[in-house]
Amino acid sequence: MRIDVVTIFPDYLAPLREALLGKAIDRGLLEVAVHDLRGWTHDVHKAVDDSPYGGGPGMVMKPQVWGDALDAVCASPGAGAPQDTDTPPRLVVPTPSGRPFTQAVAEEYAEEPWLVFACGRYEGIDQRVIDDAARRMPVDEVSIGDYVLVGGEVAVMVIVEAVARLLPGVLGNPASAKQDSFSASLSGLLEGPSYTRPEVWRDLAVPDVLRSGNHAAIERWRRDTALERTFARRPELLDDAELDAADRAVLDR
Ligand SMILES: Nc1ccccc1-c1cnco1
Repeated sequence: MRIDVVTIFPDYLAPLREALLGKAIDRGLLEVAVHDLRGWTHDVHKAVDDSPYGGGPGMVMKPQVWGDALDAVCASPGAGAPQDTDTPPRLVVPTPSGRPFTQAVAEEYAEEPWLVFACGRYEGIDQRVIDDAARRMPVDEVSIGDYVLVGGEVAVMVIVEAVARLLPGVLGNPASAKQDSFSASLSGLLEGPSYTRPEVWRDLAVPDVLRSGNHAAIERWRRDTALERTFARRPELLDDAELDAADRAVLDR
């Protein structure tokens, strides 16, 4: 997978090259290029924003600068295009007004050969940048949650980590992704509690069933605790979960 990120704070994305993702890049499983939006400014002040039409607080990012940047970065075939394909990238624009970024969206993105992320700051990017880009590539405006950040860079880090860990070969043990919260094999439920050695710590003991060696009982306990935790913390996730009679009996307890 090829990932391009356009931002006015390129150094903000430096952690993408650390740890698991850094290893994935070193192993060629992932290619990441970060571009400074100011490289496409033409004035001495390298202005990237201006006052909003209609008045109001804050600044809006200029369409000309973003237009030139995306023309260059999203050119296919072009420097960034993977395998020099003429298929355009999917443009992902983090914004508080976007559709929710979920594990299902992460799995969708993990199938894409090329993602370009546009990091908006201030009050966002002039809407015509999105509308113009949508004329030649798929564009997705996504939100990572109902809170307001200063810019899209942190959201890009979240999205890239959630997507990259799904790529074949990135996780040491691919089975671990199968048991994640929200994963299909867990019916979209939250994961239950986890434990490791010692058996007793500060007079708190590991549940006996986890040391029983009875795998059927352990699987049932994990499902039950996932159901109980989901019911307590995110009951709306139960609406879409495929529950059997045993599951419903747990919830009716
Ligand atoms: N608040 C923001 C400001 C700028 C760019 C993205 C966001 C965002 C993305 N998901 C939630 O918020």
